[in-house]
Amino acid sequence: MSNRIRVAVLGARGRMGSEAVKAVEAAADMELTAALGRGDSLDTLTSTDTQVAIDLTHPDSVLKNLEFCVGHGIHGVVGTTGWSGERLDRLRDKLAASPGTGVLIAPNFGIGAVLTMRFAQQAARFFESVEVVELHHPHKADAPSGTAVRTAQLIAEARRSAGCAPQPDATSTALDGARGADVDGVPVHAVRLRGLVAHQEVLFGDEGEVFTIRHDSMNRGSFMPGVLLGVRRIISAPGLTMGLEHFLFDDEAPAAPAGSAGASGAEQGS
Ligand SMILES: NC(=O)C1=CN([C@@H]2O[C@H](COP(=O)(O)OP(=O)(O)OC[C@H]3O[C@@H](n4cnc5c(N)ncnc54)[C@H](OP(=O)(O)O)[C@@H]3O)[C@@H](O)[C@H]2O)C=CC1
Ligand SMILES: O=C(O)C1=N[C@H](C(=O)O)C[C@H](O)C1
Repeated sequence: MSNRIRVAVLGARGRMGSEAVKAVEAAADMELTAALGRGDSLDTLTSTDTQVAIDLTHPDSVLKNLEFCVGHGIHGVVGTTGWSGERLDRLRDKLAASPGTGVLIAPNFGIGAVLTMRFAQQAARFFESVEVVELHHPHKADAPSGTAVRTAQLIAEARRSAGCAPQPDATSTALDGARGADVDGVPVHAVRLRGLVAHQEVLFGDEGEVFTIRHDSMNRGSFMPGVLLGVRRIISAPGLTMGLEHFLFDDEAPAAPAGSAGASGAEQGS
């Protein structure tokens, strides 16, 4: 009996899913059990005894996929973005009924992107102004990107904790969209351009200086080490984990308080 992790990919024929199929097939400690596309039956996951499903589909598909997985005790490693609070709550409810099952939702599996979010969080309280610009290929369904939304949320949380004043902005008249999306008081701008893959800049400003953090994903293979890390860790991480950093920075990840299972298992990250 092989002790390899039995892994399926949902969205297997997509830009990310096809990369994930290759990565799982190349991993010595994993066995690809299923490569499913739109319309394929999720029952294949149970008939192949899948342990972990990687979801790289679409905002309109991911919750139904996960409700099936969690309902059958199949762990999820989710890259699909476009999440809302209401949909996260539905996922938490499903996890409540399956206490041994883990789901990781990572808006970005790129190590550099995770570090960008961490560095932005650390820098946030030192600057009067901050805005986020994300830049992607023109096939992307959601805007702003999940990474940019999470980056802005982490920045806003850090600024709140530090007691920072609202950002200066004298705008009194603007065309719709001119100041970007407002994510907890942080403007987020989305560029869609042929020739791009996935890129983000965080711009901090104060008197006499601008501090910019930039990350560029040049191809989708760059996300795969993070995807495989998620697969290897999720089996021993019950409940909902938000963000790959909880598996990357073990020394800093909040311990799962005993018996603090939220719905089902401790939830890490907001
Ligand atoms: N976390 C991360 O690091 C990253 C996350 N992403 C996210 O991953 C998602 C996919 O991105 P990308 O690969 O570019 O998108 P693509 O459109 O290239 O791929 C999505 C694939 O999923 C398929 N699909 C849709 N619904 C289902 C379903 N219910 N079951 C199975 N397959 C389904 C689509 O089929 P069809 O072609 O028929 O529509 C398509 O083949 C997006 O949400 C994106 O934001 C992307 C890059 C990195
Ligand atoms: O759609 C993409 O391509 C990407 N989506 C993710 C997001 O929405 O943050 C991650 C990365 O930016 C690529």
